Amino acid sequence: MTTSQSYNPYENMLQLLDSAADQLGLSPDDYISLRSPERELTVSFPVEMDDGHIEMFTGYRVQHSSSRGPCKGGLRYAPDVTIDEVKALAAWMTWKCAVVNIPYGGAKGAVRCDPSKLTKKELMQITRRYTAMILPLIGPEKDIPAPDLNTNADVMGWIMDTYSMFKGFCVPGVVTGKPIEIGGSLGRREATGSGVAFVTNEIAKKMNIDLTQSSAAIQGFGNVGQAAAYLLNKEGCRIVAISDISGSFYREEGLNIQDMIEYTNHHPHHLLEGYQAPGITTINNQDLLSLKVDFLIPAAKENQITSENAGKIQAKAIVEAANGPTTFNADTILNERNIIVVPDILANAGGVVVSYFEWVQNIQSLMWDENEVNDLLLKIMNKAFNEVWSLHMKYHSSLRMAAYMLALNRVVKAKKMRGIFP
Ligand SMILES: NC(=O)c1ccc[n+]([C@@H]2O[C@H](COP(=O)([O-])OP(=O)(O)OC[C@H]3O[C@@H](n4cnc5c(N)ncnc54)[C@H](O)[C@@H]3O)[C@@H](O)[C@H]2O)c1
Repeated sequence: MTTSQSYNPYENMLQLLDSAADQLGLSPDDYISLRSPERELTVSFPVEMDDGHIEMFTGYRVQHSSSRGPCKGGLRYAPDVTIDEVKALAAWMTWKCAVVNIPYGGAKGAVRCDPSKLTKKELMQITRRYTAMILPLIGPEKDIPAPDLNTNADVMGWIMDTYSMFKGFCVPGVVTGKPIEIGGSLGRREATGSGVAFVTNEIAKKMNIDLTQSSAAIQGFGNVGQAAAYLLNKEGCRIVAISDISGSFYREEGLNIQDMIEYTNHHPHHLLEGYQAPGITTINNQDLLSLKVDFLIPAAKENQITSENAGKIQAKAIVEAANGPTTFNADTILNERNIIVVPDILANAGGVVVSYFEWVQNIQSLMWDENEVNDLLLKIMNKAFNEVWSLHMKYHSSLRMAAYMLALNRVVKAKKMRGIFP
C-alpha cells in the first residue's frame, strides 16, 4: 500500500464536495451542512476472549446524511481504522445512494480489530457487543448496516439476531447482506461485483474496447474482487493479475479465476497465500497497479492510487470497485494523463442497490427471485451510468465530478424541500 503521511480520507471527500458544489454554482448555505456528518458515535467495550482475559475494543458509527431516507452503509473490521476514514466512508454512501437514486442517506461503521487474529466465537462476541452499543442509532427506519471490509453474511446475521433479541421480535430489515435463510436477498453477495462488471462493460463500449479482447488487473480478492473477476472473466476479459494482502499473482495468458476462488475458500483467512499454478509468477503489489492492461480494478481499500504512483499507471481505464482508492491529487494526475476513472460512487454501487432490494423485501415480507433482482439492478445501474455520462459530456468534466454533481444536486434538492428544523 502506498501511504502518504498526510492522507486524510475525509479531507479528500471535502475537496471533491467543494469542487462539485462550485461546478454546480451552489452557495455555501446550500450545502454547508453536508460538510459535517449528522451524527458520530464512538463506543468502547470489553469482550471476554477465549483464554479468559478481557480486551477492550473501540467502534464507530457515523451517519452522514438522512436527507433522502434512512442512513445506509457498511461495517468494517480493521485494526487501523480511524474515525476520519469512517466519516469519509459515510459521506461516500450518501453520494452513492444519490447517484443510483435509491431512497437512503449515508452511514458507515467500524470496529478496530484484526479478524485474522480472532476466533469465530470472539468475532461473534465483538459483533454482538458492538451492536448493543450502537443499538439506539440503528433500525430499519433509521440506519441499516451491511458488509464491508472483513465483515460478511455471518456478521450481519449476528447483528440481526442481537437487535431482534433487544426488540423481542424478529427484525430482518435492520441489516442487509444477511444469509439467505434469515432474510438475505438472492444476488446480494455478487451484487457489488456485478455492478463493477456492468460499468466496465459500459465504459469499454464508450472507449471502443472489445471486452472479449481486453485485459484487466484486480487489486483485492475478497467479496467484491472475486465477483468482479469471475463475471468479467466469464464475459471474455483476460484477468492477468490479482492481488490480496498476501501477494500478487500474474499470468500474461490470463489467470484461472474459478481455481483461485476455490483456493481462497479453503484458506483459513480466505487468502491466496501460497497459491501456485502453471505459468503463474508472483509480482510486487505495487507493480500490479502499473501493469499495461485495459482495466485496472482496485477492489481492496482506500488510498491506493496516490500522487506517488498515478504517473506510472498504464491502464486505459480505472474502475473503482473499492471505496476511495484514488486520492484527490492522484485523480488530477490521471485526468491530465487522459486515463478514464469510473468513480467508486458509481462503479461499486451495485451492492447498496441490492441491499436496498433486500430491505424492501424484508419490510414487505416478500421474496424476489434472482432474475428479478438482477434485472432491476442492471436497470438502475444502466440509468445511473447514462446520467453520469450525460453530465460528463455536458460539462466536459471527469466522470467523478459528473457523479458528484449528480449526487450533490439530488441531496441538496431534498434538503431544500425539507427545510431546516425547527
Ligand atoms: N462488500 C461490498 O458489498 C462492498 C460494496 C461497495 C464497496 N465495497 C468496497 O470494496 C472494497 C473491498 O471490500 P470487500 O467487501 O471485498 O472486502 P473484503 O475484506 O472481502 O476483501 C478485501 C480484499 O482486499 C485485500 N487487500 C487488503 N489490503 C490489500 C493491499 N494492500 N493490497 C492488495 N490487496 C489487499 C484483502 O486481502 C482482500 O482480498 C472496500 O473498499 C469496500 O469498502 C464493498
